[in-house]
Amino acid sequence: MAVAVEEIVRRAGGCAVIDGGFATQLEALGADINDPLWSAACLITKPHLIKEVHMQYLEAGADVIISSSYQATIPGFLARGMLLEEAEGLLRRSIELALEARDEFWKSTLRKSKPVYNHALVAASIGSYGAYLADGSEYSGSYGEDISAEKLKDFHRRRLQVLASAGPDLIAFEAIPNKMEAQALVELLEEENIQVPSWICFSSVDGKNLCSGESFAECLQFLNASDKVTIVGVNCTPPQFIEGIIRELKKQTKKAIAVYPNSGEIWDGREKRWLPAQCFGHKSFDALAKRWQEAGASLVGGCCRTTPSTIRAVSKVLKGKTAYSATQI
Ligand code: MET
Ligand SMILES: [Zn+2]
Repeated sequence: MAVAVEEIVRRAGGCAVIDGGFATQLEALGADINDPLWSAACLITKPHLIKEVHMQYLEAGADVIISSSYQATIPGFLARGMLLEEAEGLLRRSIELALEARDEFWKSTLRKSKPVYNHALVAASIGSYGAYLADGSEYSGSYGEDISAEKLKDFHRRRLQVLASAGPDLIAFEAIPNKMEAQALVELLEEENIQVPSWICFSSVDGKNLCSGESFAECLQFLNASDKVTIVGVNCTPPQFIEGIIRELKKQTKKAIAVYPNSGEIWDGREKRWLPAQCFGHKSFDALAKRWQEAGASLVGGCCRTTPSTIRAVSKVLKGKTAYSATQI
């Protein structure tokens, strides 16, 4: 594990807390994210809300916050009539907003007599090619016949360079739906010699395989071969699948494992609304989080439809007494 990650996991008492749904909370604060850029539209229109969401997750106990760049892409911004410099400036801004929130929050906790938080890490979010296409392939992993690993690398290259040079502690590749993209990302990290440690998280709709139907074992072969990938895991996947996936990942890798599932609700794209969670059982999200830690996850948080109150409960259950008496870094 990279030193900063190892340190935050240790200081959190063995399992660090990742934040919750970023876009979800942005929407709760009144932002309109019904946009091809999704939550990243706020980088243009409402950057103060982005910072506010980061603050709320820090306050809830997140040890790692994820930037607003998930669906921020250079072609996406260019399609809005922006210049290349402006597009790259907004990518950098997404990292700066998270760093500013982290630093301001940290200063404010130091002023209190009993510091109760850890100095959080900032992860630069990078969504999949499918998230950019916004055509459903984000959750099917089907990019069509014409796509190749080289094309995927070219899509990701410049954004990765710009985000990595903006000063994040980590790069977070989120909800990667297929093997070709995982392989392209690992190759790109090596080719560009990215020095910021990365995590690559997959998404799954059946709890057994990636969204594409390919196995975790196939993907882990590439990931294990690269020292640039520090953490592997799964996000934006229903909570009831997570324990089984952790056990599978444990068999396939020695890397640290991150899990941050969605709430289990299902997005109905046609009706544009969330449907209730299926077979969630009697367990609450935080009770499940404890089991994920016991199954071997080193970082646990939430994705879509989870909120600061989810993260507050997770932080409490995972860090127990240490949550509110953690030592300073
Ligand atoms: C579709 S997964 C989205 C992940 C992103 N970090 C968010 O919470 O907005
Ligand atoms: Zn999500």
